[in-house]
Amino acid sequence: MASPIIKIDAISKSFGALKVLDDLSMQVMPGEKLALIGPSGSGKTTILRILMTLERIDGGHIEIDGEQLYHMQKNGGELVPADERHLARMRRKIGMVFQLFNLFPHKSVLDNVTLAPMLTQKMPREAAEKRAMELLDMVGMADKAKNMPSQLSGGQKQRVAIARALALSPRIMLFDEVTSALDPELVEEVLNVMRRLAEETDMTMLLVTHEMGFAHDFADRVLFFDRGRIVEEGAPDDIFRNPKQERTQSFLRKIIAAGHRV
Ligand SMILES: Nc1ncnc2c1ncn2[C@@H]1O[C@H](COP(=O)(O)OP(=O)(O)OP(=O)(O)O)[C@@H](O)[C@H]1O
Repeated sequence: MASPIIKIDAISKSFGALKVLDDLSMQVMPGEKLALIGPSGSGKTTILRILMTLERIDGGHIEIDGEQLYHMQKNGGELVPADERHLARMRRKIGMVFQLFNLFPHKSVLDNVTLAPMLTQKMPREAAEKRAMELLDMVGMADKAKNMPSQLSGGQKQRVAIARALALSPRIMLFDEVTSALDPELVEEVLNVMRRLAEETDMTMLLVTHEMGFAHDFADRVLFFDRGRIVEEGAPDDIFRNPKQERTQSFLRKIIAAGHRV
């Protein structure tokens, strides 16, 4: 049997006095499509940011692809993370797409996608552009390669952001509420790209979302978070149609009452 590509073991994370993740453990198998759902502030985004090394953990262990993400070492009385070179290498296994696109505003669409491979993989410009055009084609943005981000709609920016995250050929993709900043009519074009990625690639995908209908269709497994803990997990039909925990039930009731599809 395959080993997990992500192993999170008893991690904790606080911001000041606020405990955001509390003794959290979870595992993700290669190729698995996972949806992380739960109330605002339950720690979903923080998990993705920790995997991307944008936040440090206070304690616990994370293994990615069989390797420790953070070597937590004692330095005096303090735990210090691994050096930047190790983190940069680990980060290349993972692509992340953010709620607010985070495109480089002064670079063209094409340059946004070629930058990371040219800088971090020393890929020659010609090869990087060829690869970028393939990715832009896949997200339906090849005809906008010469445009600047300011000339794009939110949905188009987000599709470029997905192409950019794919440019380093990550084995794991993290999507953090990638449609929540979009006008409703632009949501579907971004979800379609993600659907295609889920169907046509064997990438491991973790999705934090408030789009419960999409999470239901997309995920192999759904994790319900509350206050920094996994309260319930299971197949989408089990979580959405037959949740066992009271907290999951009341969360879904509120979502349905607000008029959303689950
Ligand atoms: N850098 C930070 N400094 C201080 N507090 C933070 C920081 N990042 C997150 N938090 C707090 O940690 C808690 C968990 O945040 P997180 O973004 O992980 O929740 P979430 O489940 O993704 O919520 P949402 O669905 O609203 O994005 C929140 O209360 C948030 O305000």
